[in-house]
Order: sequence, then structure tokens, then C-alpha cells
Amino acid sequence: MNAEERLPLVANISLLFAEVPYLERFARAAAAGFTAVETWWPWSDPVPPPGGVDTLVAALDDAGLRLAGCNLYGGDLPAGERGIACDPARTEEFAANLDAVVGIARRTGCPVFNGLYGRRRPDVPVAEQDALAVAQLATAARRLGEVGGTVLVEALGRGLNGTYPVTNAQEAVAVVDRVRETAGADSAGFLFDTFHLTTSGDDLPQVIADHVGVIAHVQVADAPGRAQPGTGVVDVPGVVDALWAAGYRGAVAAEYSPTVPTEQTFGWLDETPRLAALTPRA
Ligand SMILES: O=C(O)C(=O)CO
Repeated sequence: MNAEERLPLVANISLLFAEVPYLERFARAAAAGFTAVETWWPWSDPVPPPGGVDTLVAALDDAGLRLAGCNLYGGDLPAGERGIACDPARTEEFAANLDAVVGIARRTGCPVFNGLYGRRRPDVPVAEQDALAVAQLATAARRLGEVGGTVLVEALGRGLNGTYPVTNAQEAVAVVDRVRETAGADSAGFLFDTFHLTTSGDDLPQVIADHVGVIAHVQVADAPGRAQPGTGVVDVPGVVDALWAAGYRGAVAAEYSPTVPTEQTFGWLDETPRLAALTPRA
């Protein structure tokens, strides 16, 4: 298969290469043969510490990697938070984070930014939370669109993420539609994640058939367990073929928690010729 017939492969360095400290994962990914990485928001605050973005850019440059995706600040992830877009108490954090994210987009050319919706607050009407999330994601879509970026909406597996309200493809695409309409721009898209969608009971080939036009990024992991493809029930090679056949031409990120050292988890790529091959450095 020619290089032009393959989809670009990306390593998610928040989950892959987690055997080593964060800044060492860039070199590991390059040594394994990746040419691009994506990351969850790398810092604990919405605004990077002084020099933080320089350090990120240097880590990418030193390893010869592109930044292919980045999450917006998601709140306190270890404590279970999953985004702040719908939370009226966090609008200043969202705005400050968005300024930083636009700066990262400018410096790195990163094309997609995952704007996690946020879990429900019990004390604020649902309609108010939804209106706020759509308005803030629309602002993100407009501002990122100006620098060549796209904001992503991700469904997270039902039952695994507390009161996170966007749990399947239909719900995520409905948010994308509202965000696009509000922004007056198409720089918002659906993040198709095989682990999360399977966990929520979605039929992946049907989701592709129904929604390929709004899929702006893909992440693969098996389910259950979120480990490397081949450890669960997801037919990752089949999904990648179906995406290609339906016309998807974006990136596919390996976003899983390896059950063995990361370098030993890439056997599934041999069964997935539609993805760019790894070319380890000598
Ligand atoms: O929190 C998660 O599980 C994610 O996939 C964030 O992008």
C-alpha cells in the first residue's frame, strides 16, 4: 500500500510510554517510529507555568515530532473531573486556557484540540450547563478556526466517568451540530474513540456510516479494559478500513494503557495496513 493510501498514525503520550516520565516519552515515541504525538493537557493548571510551552515545543523539536492533538484543560483528571466547559464556576479558567491553547496552536500547527464537556453539576439547571458548554466550545471553534485548528467533542464511556453527560456518538454529534451552528463555522468535529463508544454500546461500523462527515479525529484502544488492540472485542483493523472506505482521511491515535512495555504493544499494526507503518530510528 502506498504512503498516500495510509492514515497518519499518532501516539498518545499521556497513556503510551507511561513507563518513563512525561518529557522522556517524546524521544521514546520517536525511537519507536512515530512521527507525531498527541497529549492530554500536560499541566495541572489551565495556564501553563512560565516556560512550559517552550519546554513542550523543545521536546517535540528535539525528538523530531509533530503535535497532532492536544486536550484543552480538563480540570482535576485524577480526581475524576472531565472538562470544565459546562461549569458556570469555571468560565475564567476556560477563557484563560483557551488563550494558552490558541498560542500552542500557533506555535506548533497542532490541528485538533479536545474540549471535554465536563461532568454535570447537581446545583445548576441542565439547560444552563448545556447552553454554556455550547457557547464556550463555539468560542473555541471560532478562535481555533482562525489558526487552522478544530475543537473536538468526545463521548466518554457510560458508567466510567461519573455524571459526564455525553456518552455516545449521537449525543456527541448533536453537540458538534449545535457548536457549529453557534460558531457559524465548521471548525468543530466529533472525536471517534473506539474504547469509549464501545463501552457505551455504540455499533462502530454504524457510527462511521452515519457520522463520518463530522469525524475530525480518531483514537483507538480495545474494550473492555482500554488496553492495546487485540486484548478485547474491538476489531480495530476493521474499524480503520471502514473509516478509510467511508472517506475519513484524518489521523488515528493509539490511545491505550499498555498491559506490557509500550514497545511490545505494536503487533496490531501488522494487521492494520491502512495505518502508517512505524519506522524505528537506527
Ligand atoms: O478522560 C478520558 O478518558 C479521555 O479520553 C480524555 O481525552
